Amino acid sequence: MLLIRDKRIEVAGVSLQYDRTPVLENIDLTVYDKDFLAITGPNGGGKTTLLRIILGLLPPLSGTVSFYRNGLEVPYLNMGYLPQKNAIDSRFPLTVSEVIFSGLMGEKRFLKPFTPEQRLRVEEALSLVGLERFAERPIGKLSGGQMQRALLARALVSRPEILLLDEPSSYVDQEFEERMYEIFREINKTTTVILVSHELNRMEEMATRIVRINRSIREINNREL
Ligand SMILES: Nc1ncnc2c1ncn2[C@@H]1O[C@H](COP(=O)(O)OP(=O)(O)OP(=O)(O)O)[C@@H](O)[C@H]1O
Repeated sequence: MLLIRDKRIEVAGVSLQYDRTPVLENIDLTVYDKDFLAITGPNGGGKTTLLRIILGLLPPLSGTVSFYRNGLEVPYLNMGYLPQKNAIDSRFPLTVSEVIFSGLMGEKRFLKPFTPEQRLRVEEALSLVGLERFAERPIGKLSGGQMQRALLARALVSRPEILLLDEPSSYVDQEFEERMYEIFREINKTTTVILVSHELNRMEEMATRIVRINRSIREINNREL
C-alpha cells in the first residue's frame, strides 16, 4: 500500500547571503509528517542557516517557508530547537529547571504562574535526560554535556510538532549519546524530526531521508553513503 504522508514544512526557492556572500541558493525542501530528516554537508555549507530560516529566526533573501497541519496551511508550528552553539550565557543566573521552563514560554499565559501540568512536564523532561538531581543547579555549574542535556529537555518540554536538532551529540558522553538517539527514535513515533549531523553511519541507520547541503541541496540516496 502506498502511504501518502501529509507535508508539514515546505521550503521553496530559499536563498540567503551574508555580506553579499551566498550561503544558500534556491533551496527547495519538503518535510513530511514523521520524517526523520538528516541534514548533512561540509562545515559552513549552510545547515544551521537553513534551520534558523525554518524556525523564523532569520528571514531569507528570497523564497518562502510554509507550514501545514492536517493538510491545511497554518501560520506557524510548535517547534522545539536544540541549537548547536550554546545560545545561553552560562553566567546568566538561571537554574536547570528554569532553563527547561523557558521552553514553555510560548504557551504560558502572561503573568500567570505555570500550571501543575506544566510543572509535571518539566519534571518529566528532567528525568528523560537524567538531570533530576540537578534541577536547582545554576547552569554556570554544569558541564558541557549536562548543559546539552538541559537544552535538549528545553527543546522537548513543549511536546513540539517538529523537533530541530543541530549536532545534538556535541559535548555528550557516549553513554548519553546512545540514550539520546533512543529518545529521538521514540519521539519520532509522534513527531517530525530534523537533525543536522555529520555522523553518516548513524544517520543511515535512523533517518528516513538524508539531504546534503553545500549552498545548494541534494537528496541523498542511502546507497550513496
Ligand atoms: N551571522 C553571520 N554573519 C556572517 N556570516 C555568517 C553568519 N552566520 C554564518 N555565517 C557564514 O555562513 C556560512 C554557513 O554557516 P552555517 O553555520 O549555516 O553552516 P553549517 O553548515 O551549519 O556549518 P557547520 O557544519 O560548521 O556547523 C559559513 O561560511 C559561516 O561562516
